[in-house]
Amino acid sequence: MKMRNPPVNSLSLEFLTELLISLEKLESDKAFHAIILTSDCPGIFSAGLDLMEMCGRDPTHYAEYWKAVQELWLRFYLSHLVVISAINGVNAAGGCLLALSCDYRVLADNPKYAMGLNETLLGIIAPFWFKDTLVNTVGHRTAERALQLGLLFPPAEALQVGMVDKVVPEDQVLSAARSELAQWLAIPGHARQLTKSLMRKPTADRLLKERDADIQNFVRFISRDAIQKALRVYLEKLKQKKT
Ligand SMILES: CCCCC/C=C\C/C=C\C/C=C/C(=O)SCCNC(=O)CCNC(=O)[C@H](O)C(C)(C)COP(=O)(O)OP(=O)(O)OC[C@H]1O[C@@H](n2cnc3c(N)ncnc32)[C@H](O)[C@@H]1OP(=O)(O)O
Repeated sequence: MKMRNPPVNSLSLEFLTELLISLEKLESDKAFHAIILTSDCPGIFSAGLDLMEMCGRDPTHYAEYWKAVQELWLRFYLSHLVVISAINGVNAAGGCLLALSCDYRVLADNPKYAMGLNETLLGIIAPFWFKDTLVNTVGHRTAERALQLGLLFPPAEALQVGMVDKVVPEDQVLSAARSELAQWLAIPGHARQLTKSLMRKPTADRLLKERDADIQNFVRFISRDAIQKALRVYLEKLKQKKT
């Protein structure tokens, strides 16, 4: 699955919906057993959630958007397919969440390709299920420091803290993902799928039990004047980079 939403693969409502439909199609086709998730945007895996969806819109839109973000995470996190990410670019916040929801992560060895949950740098907070997904991957202490400081880890550090499983030269990222896949596909499917569910269901259940409350919290939080201002300032900084 090659993500293509130029220029930065931001996860707009339309793009989230496309990803969700693609994933559902692959999951319902018995011929498919695995997905390699990668990017078609040079140097960028994903810039994360689309800030334009969270800025200057009305509460109904925020609620619809957040429901789609929840849906995509639940679908990826609990997918019965083997999902491996071949991370071929910088990967922030919501994009990093997608990669963390995969079963295995290969990252291209380029110092520009940092990844992490950098929400605090925007003046916002990683929701509890983003946090839980990170904790499940790197452990509590590393996650706490990474989340508070909004750290984006370059490849060597991402590997060292366990945020990715392998770092390879940039031209080998897809072949390394394919080689890894062979090992996962050699395991009897039902046993691997049930084990994945055993490991992940408690984390997913937390959101499933609180979905509506989580949407309401998001809408309340994102609608605050101070948060809207912080997001506008961040977007402005991104644009000013060019001048
Ligand atoms: C108590 C209850 C709590 C409930 C929870 C509440 C809130 C939490 C909510 C949400 C969690 C948020 C998750 C997120 O994912 S937020 C997004 C975080 N992403 C980032 O910080 C990355 C920002 N982007 C960059 O750093 C760079 O763009 C890049 C990815 C490194 C690429 O750099 P490059 O130089 O190649 O490109 P540009 O910077 O020039 O960007 C091109 C173009 O794209 C626009 N853009 C970039 N990122 C985004 C984005 N995430 N959304 C929308 N648009 C984006 C950028 O502004 C440029 O636009 P232009 O019009 O100038 O061409």
